[in-house]
Amino acid sequence: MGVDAQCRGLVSSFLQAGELAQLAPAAASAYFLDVDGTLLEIKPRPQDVSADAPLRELLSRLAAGLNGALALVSGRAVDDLDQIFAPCSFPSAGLHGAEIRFADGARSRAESAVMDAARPELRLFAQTHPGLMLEDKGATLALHYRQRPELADEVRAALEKFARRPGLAVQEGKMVAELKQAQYEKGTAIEALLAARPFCGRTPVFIGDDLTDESGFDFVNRAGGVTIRVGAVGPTAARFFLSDPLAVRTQLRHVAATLDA
Ligand SMILES: O=P(O)(O)OC[C@H]1O[C@H](O[C@H]2O[C@H](CO)[C@@H](O)[C@H](O)[C@H]2O)[C@H](O)[C@@H](O)[C@@H]1O
Repeated sequence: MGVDAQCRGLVSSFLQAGELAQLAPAAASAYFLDVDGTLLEIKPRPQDVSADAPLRELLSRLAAGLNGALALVSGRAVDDLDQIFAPCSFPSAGLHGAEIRFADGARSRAESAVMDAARPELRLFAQTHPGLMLEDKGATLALHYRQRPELADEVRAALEKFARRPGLAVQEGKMVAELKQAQYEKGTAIEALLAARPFCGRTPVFIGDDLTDESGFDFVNRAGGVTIRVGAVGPTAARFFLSDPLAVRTQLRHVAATLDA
């Protein structure tokens, strides 16, 4: 059995060439796009990532064709997304939903003070385990172990200690684990963006690649939208798969091409 058939067996299937443009036409859709692993290939370190000019141009063109209904939905902070996509700036949900910048520029932000108790200990933990990297994003604290994969369990244990406190949780990702406030998820962030202009009244599409994206898939499925998981075939709430960020870009180019027609 081919990979495609196996996927169909799991309910999800690979999107065919140009299929996204048919499933989610620009005139009626709102596009929500995860960043790392979806729009951009995974790199050794978070700071190695930047959006190339063709991608920025594609997203800008799409955003215009969608009447502005295109948002980034990321685990990164919104300010970080702005740097990665500069000079472009899109409506964005950052920190797994803990902060949102709406299309009109209004912002909601989570308190960073909630991480104050954990910050010094996790900083020391990273300093005393060479190769680990603490990414302090203010309202969340991420410990990256890509250079020391054998420390995954220790990293999780260090975070779990703080996640026992009410309202906190550990978010797992690709060679990273992160302390965050449990109430914030990508699904609730997409819901908030979709309720506001220019997204409201449109059918949502969400493309993501990681565990943090599953709440987004759940919400978008409930809203009758299109959900796509990028990368390895496996258990997911998404209805479709794409192989990698290049395949995502190819699908988005097809959507952009329909804007010329
Ligand atoms: O929700 P996303 O936009 O996918 O962001 C998830 C995390 O992405 C970044 O970390 C990941 O990408 C890095 C660069 O490719 C990679 O080095 C790291 O191992 C990955 O976990 C970012 O640093 C995190 O803050 C995001 O939560």
